[in-house]
Amino acid sequence: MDTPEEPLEIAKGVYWVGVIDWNLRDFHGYETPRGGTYNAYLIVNDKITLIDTVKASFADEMIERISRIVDPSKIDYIVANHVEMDHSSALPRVLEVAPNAKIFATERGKTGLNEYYAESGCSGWNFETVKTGDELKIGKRTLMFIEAVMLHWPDSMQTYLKEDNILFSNDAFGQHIATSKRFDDQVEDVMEDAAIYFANILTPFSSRILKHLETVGKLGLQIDMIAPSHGVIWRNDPQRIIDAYAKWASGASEQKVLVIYDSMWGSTEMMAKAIAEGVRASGTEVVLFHLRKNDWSMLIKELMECRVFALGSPTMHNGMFFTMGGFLTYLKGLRPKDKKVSFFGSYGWGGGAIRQMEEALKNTKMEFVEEPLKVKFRPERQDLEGCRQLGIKLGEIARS
Ligand SMILES: Cc1cc2nc3c(=O)[nH]c(=O)nc-3n(C[C@H](O)[C@H](O)[C@H](O)COP(=O)(O)O)c2cc1C
Repeated sequence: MDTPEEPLEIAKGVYWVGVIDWNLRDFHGYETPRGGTYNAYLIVNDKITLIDTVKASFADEMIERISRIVDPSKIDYIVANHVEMDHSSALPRVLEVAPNAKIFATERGKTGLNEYYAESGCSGWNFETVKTGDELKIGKRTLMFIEAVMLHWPDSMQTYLKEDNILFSNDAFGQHIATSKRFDDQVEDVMEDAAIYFANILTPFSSRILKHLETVGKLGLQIDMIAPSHGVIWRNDPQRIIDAYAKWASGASEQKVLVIYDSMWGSTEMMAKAIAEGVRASGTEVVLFHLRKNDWSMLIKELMECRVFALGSPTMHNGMFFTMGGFLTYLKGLRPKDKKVSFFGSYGWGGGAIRQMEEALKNTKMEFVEEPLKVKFRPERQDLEGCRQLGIKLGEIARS
């Protein structure tokens, strides 16, 4: 089999045995232009321990990688930090190879795995459930489990290797990048990818993240390395990604306005550009995003970083344009805090887009600012001046 990546020893007796998904471009709707990885780790001690697995389609590649270190049938323990299939769907295959392996998961993890893998004989798997603070001796080394409820699923857990100060953080602190490099200090722009990951996966759980960081702090763990289940491992001052999480979870910080829109025949786009010109004239940075011409995962990251944005949609069939509908559904689910939003759009007769956009965000914590701007068909000079004035106000709000 073609397995170009050797297992990599990240600390003495601790190996990365994950897989690289070079062709991943869509991760449950999250656009991944740089691909991704599913990281699994093998600890060779008296008890051979596998931390997480990979996506089912890569199971044999992971097993082959493990076989370069130990006989995979000798795996004693599997830590299942998370039920989601990118980390668990290789489990049935691993258990075919190592049928006596014992699985450690949270109570919810065990339930979730049973629900997913009932047809793979999960009821016969040997489980031990664990909770925060529980320890497992695997020889001279010790694992400690830390529940990470809703980071980002109810079952989520992290595992700390005490003697080596490594936190196997599962999805938290991850990034979607396919690279043959395994460490943060070897990859440029890793913080940018980590921010996109946070914005799209973890934003709704920001308060929990702050609490979790507090719990980890109280446990007094020395963390020399953070080994997430996606992307590169943080070994160069891991505190910087912990601090970045604390910052991102605390809310927006940039004085910038985003103008997010779609347009069929260009009228809403003319309005968007005039608003952007107003923001610029006010001395505030502005970025324009056409919904069909931009990667939404990156756009969401931009949106999380700033407090003010304008949403523009033409009316189509009495409502908002369908990309705006999808975008607002996604945005609403992310429950961003501390946002101010204004609406605009062109219509032909009865209108409806603005009403629907307002309706979509009505019961959220997003605050509506300034009167919505509606223009019938193509905007005229005075309409564009109105847009420009709106932009100036939004720019001022962003800096206030
Ligand atoms: C397929 C289609 C459906 C439309 N449906 C409506 C509608 O139900 N109500 C309305 O007021 N205008 C409707 N319009 C008119 C547009 O809202 C109008 O042309 C507007 O200026 C388009 O803005 P845009 O140039 O930004 O795409 C429709 C236009 C198209 C092409």
